[in-house]
Amino acid sequence: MRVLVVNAGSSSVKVRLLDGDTVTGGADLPAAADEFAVAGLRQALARLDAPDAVGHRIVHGGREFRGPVRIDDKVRADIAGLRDLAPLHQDAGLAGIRAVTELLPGIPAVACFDTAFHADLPAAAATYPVPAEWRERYAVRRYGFHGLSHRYAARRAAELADRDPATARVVSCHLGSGASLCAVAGGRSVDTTMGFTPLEGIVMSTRSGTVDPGLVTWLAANTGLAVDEIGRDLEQRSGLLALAGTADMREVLAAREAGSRSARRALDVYQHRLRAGIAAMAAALGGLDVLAFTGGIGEHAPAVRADAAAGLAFLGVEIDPVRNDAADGDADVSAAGSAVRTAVVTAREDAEIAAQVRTVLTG
Ligand SMILES: Nc1ncnc2c1ncn2[C@@H]1O[C@H](COP(=O)(O)OP(=O)(O)O)[C@@H](O)[C@H]1O
Ligand SMILES: CC(=O)OP(=O)(O)O
Ligand SMILES: [Mg+2]
Repeated sequence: MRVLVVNAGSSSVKVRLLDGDTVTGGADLPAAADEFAVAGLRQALARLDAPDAVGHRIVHGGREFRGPVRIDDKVRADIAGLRDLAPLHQDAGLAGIRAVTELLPGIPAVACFDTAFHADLPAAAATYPVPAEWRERYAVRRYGFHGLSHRYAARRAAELADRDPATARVVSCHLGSGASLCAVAGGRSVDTTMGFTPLEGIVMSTRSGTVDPGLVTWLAANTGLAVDEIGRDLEQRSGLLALAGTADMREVLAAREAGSRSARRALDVYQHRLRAGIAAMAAALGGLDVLAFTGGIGEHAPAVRADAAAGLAFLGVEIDPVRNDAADGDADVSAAGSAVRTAVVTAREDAEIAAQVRTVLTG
């Protein structure tokens, strides 16, 4: 079955055609504003073989979606109903569905959710200590995201590290422009750093990650900032961009090399929270067997992996500097004899989505 995968992120739409796990073609399109999506997608599809099925990455599945589902009118409406929880991401996913439906009518389509991998988080990890009526009436809980990536990366990292994916305790670090960590025990998510929305957790390219919620209420009460401005600032004007003046990790690393103090501080803050997050995930697992790095930064920034590992020796993490610098794509970069293994994994949300599409459509 040839599967067309449409991965609509916050800043790009990645289109891939997969035969099995093999990518046979595709394109990266900018943003997903409606007409743009149709025009860009039409061009991309013109260069590809006709797919048998389509898989869409949908970021928020809310309480409704605990696994992949075939898309029909009701599913589409339910996905649209969740847009307030992750507006940028959900709108991108919906634009992708609309564009594909227009260009490939009649081809079966499946929605695959970032949240689904975390649907069975233990209550201790999923529950916010907030009033019961919030939790019940507004479905307030920690949903977690990047599940398609974490699920794939945890399994692949265990394989690369020669550990059994069915029993390994893996901390998966998805470090892209959005970033989150996941504690994976024998293939199941037991904790993760993103929560109700993709804003919680570690420092990202333009998102703050976790801040004191008292900061938000204080800003709303004491400054002229409106709540939606505060939200936009935390999502789009924070993170690396706010501290280093650029959201691109390559530029931050180059600036630190060139002696920039703001770049150094940005990376110090990034690492402080990354290491703390990894340690928290290891605590949820009761120990660590494999540390996995994936996503644009996780795959391509050896300096970020080396800095993280240097601060995690107390957990048993030890990498081989030569292997780490040389890694490009899937590799075990652990020091010889290190009991805790560290692996680099090429992010394959596309392969995970294609596999889920086949499962839904062929049983
Ligand atoms: N060689 C590199 N060194 C450091 N960072 C990189 C490198 N290549 C890509 N990145 C970073 O990866 C991030 C994008 O990650 P990616 O997972 O591709 O994006 P998205 O989250 O939009 O899917 C950007 O911050 C970019 O700076
Ligand atoms: C959930 C999320 O943050 O996705 P992305 O990294 O694609 O922005
Ligand atoms: Mg991404």
